[in-house]
Amino acid sequence: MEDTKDSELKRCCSKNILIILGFSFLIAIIALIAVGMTQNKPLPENIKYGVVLDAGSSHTSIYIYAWPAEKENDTGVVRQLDECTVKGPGISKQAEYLDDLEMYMSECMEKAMHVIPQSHHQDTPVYLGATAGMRLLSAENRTQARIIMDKVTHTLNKFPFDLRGARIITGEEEGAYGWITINYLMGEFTQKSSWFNFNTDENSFETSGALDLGGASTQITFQPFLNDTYESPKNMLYFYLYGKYYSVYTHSFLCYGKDQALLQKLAKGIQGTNGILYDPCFHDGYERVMNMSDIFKTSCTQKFYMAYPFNQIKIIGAGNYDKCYASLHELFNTSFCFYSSCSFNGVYLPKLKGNFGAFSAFYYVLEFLNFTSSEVPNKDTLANILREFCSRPWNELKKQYKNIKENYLSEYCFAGTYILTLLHKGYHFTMDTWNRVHFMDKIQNSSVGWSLGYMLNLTNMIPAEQPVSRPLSNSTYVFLMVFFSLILVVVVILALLIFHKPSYIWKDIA
Ligand SMILES: O=c1[nH]cnc2c1ncn2[C@@H]1O[C@H](COP(=O)(O)OP(=O)(O)O)[C@@H](O)[C@H]1O
Ligand SMILES: [Ca+2]
Repeated sequence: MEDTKDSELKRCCSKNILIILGFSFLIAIIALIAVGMTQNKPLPENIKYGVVLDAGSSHTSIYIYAWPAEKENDTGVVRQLDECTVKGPGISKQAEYLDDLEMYMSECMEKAMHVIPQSHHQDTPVYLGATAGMRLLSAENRTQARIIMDKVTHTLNKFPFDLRGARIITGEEEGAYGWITINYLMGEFTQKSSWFNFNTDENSFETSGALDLGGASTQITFQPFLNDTYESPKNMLYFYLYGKYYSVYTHSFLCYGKDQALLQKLAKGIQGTNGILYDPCFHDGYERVMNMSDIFKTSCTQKFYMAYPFNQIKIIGAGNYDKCYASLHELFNTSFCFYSSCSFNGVYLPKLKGNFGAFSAFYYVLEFLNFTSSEVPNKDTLANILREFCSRPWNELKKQYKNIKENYLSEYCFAGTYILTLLHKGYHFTMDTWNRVHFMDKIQNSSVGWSLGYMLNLTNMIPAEQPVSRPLSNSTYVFLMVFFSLILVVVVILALLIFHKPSYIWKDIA
């Protein structure tokens, strides 16, 4: 009797202990989850900002970037927050309006001041890079170029940011930083080698090439086959990024941006005329009068200069794609090459390798022509689009595209044909390789261009070595904490059950 009472008391006790323990563990788990969710939130991110002004030949654009300070050496973390196009022409055309530079810059710089929190203004680096327009001016009139750059620096210093320099970048830098931007945004620099692909095949880490078309220059940059890296050392750049070596080919063709190429074409076309030029690259019914001084003031057209008895020319459109293509073909001299292969004008070009991202005017023009969304984006498709587009009368086009700037609209036939000629005759993209060119404007909301790569380099955000991997993320931490707590609870309950059960069993057996 005593024994039965005793064992019932024990059973009742162990049941209560189990209930109390189970309840306590349940509360503990809820508390852990609550603490994990509320207290273990990551510290408020320390965001850094940077501003780059791309002072192009046709206009200036301002890009505002942001990135978490603690992740700055990772790839792909810098994001473009905003951008702003400065109203007016490029800075190389501002020589007569130097006193207006502050007004010229102010709208976009004020936007940057608004987008970046005031507490960060003083430590936000600002860089200005001027490209081919200033390169040309510098070659033509060094003093004037210096005056403009000094004035630009003086103007930018009036804003509350940390101006780290305004300078004219070289064509090689422009090409290289465009290549860095594309590959950074696509995460190519940190592609891991997989266990089954543990070889030294040079194609296993393929980066994308970069094709940039501006108004005054155009750049081609890519990682060629290893054997092709020795022929022309002046075209080679060597990088050590995230623990890997890259040998990159680049060339910048000054005067082959689309605006200077048009001037070259006109300067050549005028030869032997009486001042009236019937031009197949402009639409039927289109007319434009140009000053000869505007055509010949750039050094790009000097090779076609002659004394003319007229100081203006009249361009009369004669829309015809095939004739336009033939006239542009003449701008690319492919008759001599002292290397194993050349693009044009005797410039070395290794065998094309991998995919290419084509941006800036490559994209603007082909986007307008609806080629970027074409299902069969090859050379023949583009030729057919252009054949149809160039033959359309100017009046009809103007009515259809009321919202497009007349200057751009009138030049899309020329520009599209120029792009096709440059890729085909200039860089030798064939039917087979054409589909490796991808026309792009943005990758994950960041504009593709040299400016991001320029900032990454100047802020030392691309390390030579692969950054060490980070500890657990917040969500993984919470998950693991709850998971292991649950295992612990199950183990303790099981242990209690096993620890208590034998006492009845032993008793029953006895
Ligand atoms: O919406 C557009 N449609 C057509 N062309 C455009 C548009 N926006 C910009 N462009 C052209 O893109 C080119 C940009 O050149 P940029 O000013 O960057 O010169 P750069 O890189 O040679 O210094 C210019 O030829 C400009 O006219
Ligand atoms: Ca540009």
